[in-house]
Amino acid sequence: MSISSLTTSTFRNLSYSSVKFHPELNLITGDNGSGKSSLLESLFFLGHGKSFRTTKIENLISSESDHFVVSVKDDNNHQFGVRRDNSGQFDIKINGDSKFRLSDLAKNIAVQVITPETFRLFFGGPKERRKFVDLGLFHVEHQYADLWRDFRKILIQRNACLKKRIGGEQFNYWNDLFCQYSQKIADVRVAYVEQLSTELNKWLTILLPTLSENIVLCYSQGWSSKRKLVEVLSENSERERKYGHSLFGAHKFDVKFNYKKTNIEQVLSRGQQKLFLMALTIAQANLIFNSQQIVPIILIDDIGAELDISSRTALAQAIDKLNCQLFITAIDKNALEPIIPEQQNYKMFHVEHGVISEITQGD
Ligand SMILES: Nc1ncnc2c1ncn2[C@@H]1O[C@H](COP(=O)(O)OP(=O)(O)OP(=O)(O)O)[C@@H](O)[C@H]1O
Repeated sequence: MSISSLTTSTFRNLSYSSVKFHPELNLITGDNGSGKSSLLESLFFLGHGKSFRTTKIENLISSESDHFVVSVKDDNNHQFGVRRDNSGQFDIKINGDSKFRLSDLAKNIAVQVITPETFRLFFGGPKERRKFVDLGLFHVEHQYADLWRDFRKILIQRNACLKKRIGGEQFNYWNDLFCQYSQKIADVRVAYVEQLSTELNKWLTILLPTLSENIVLCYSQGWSSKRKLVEVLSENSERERKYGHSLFGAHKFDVKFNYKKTNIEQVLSRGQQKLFLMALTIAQANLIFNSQQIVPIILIDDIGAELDISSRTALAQAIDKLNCQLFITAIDKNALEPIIPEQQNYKMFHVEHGVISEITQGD
C-alpha cells in the first residue's frame, strides 16, 4: 500500500492535520521545531507502534491534550488508525473495526526511517542492526513472525532456568527446543541476508559507486558457524549460569559491513555512511515490495544533514528507480532541489507551528 492521506490530532505539536499525499514522493520543508519530524513520527508510529525518537509514548501526546489520534487511508481506501490516551489505553481501528492490536497495523504498513541519528545507532551496536534485519524478515518471510515469537518464549523459559539454576529434565527440554529454533531461525536469516546483500550491491553502485565493489556484508548467526549450538552451550554452561541468561543463540546474531576488511564506520565519512544506510534501506524496501507487493514507506528526516549536492543527486537517481513511497524533510527547499523530479510527479508540503500545508507547484 501507499498512504494516500493522513489525519493526526494532538500528536506532538501537530494539532489537527489532514493531508493528502503523493503515492511516490512527498517533500516536506519547515523551520526547526515546526513539526516535520513529528509528521514522520506519526507515520512511523502506525508501522511500529512506537516512536523513533523516544521510548515514552506519553511524550507523543500534545501537552495540551490527554490523547493523540493518527489515522491513514491507503490507495485502496483501507483505513488504519490508532488512538492512545494518557492512561496507556490503545484503540486500534482497521476499516472502522476495533478488535485489533498494534501488530495488526505493522503487518499492513512497512515503514523504515533514516534520521541524522539512525546511522550512528546502526553502526553503534548490534541492537539496531538486529531490528533492521528482523523488520525485513517480518515482511519478506511469512513464517518468520511465528518462528520468532515461539523462539522468544523458549528463550524466556531457558533464561528463567539459568537464572534460577534449574537443571535436569526441565532445563534439557528448553535447551533442546532453544537449539532447534535457533538453527531454524539462522537458516531463514542467512537466506534473507544473502538476498539483502545482492540487492544492496545494486543500490551501492548508484549511491556509492567508487566504494561499492569493496563493501562486504558479514553475517554472524549468534554462535560460531563452524560449531553446533548444543556443543557451544554445553562448553559455556558455567558462564551462562553465572550471567543468568543465554549468551549464544539466534537472538545474538549480527550483520556487519566491511570495507576492505575494516568496519565501514571506521573508514566511511558521515555522509558516505548515510548514503550506505540509504542503499541498505532501499535494498530492504525493494525486497519487501517484491515479496508482498505492498509499497514500502521510507521516511528520510533532514536530508540536508551530511549530504552534499552530488550525494543528493545520486540519491535522486536512486529514487527514480524505486518502488516505494518516500517522505523526505529538509529545513528549506534548496536542500531538496537535487531531489525534485523534472516531471511533476511529487507533492511538496510546508510545516509551520504544527500546521501542514500543501504547496501547489509553481508557488
Ligand atoms: N508532546 C508535545 N506537545 C506539544 N509540543 C511538542 C510535544 N513534543 C514536542 N513538541 C514540540 O513540537 C515541535 C516540533 O518538533 P519536531 O521535532 O517535529 O520539529 P522539526 O520541524 O522536525 O524540527 P528540526 O528541524 O529542528 O528537527 C517542537 O517545537 C517541540 O518542542
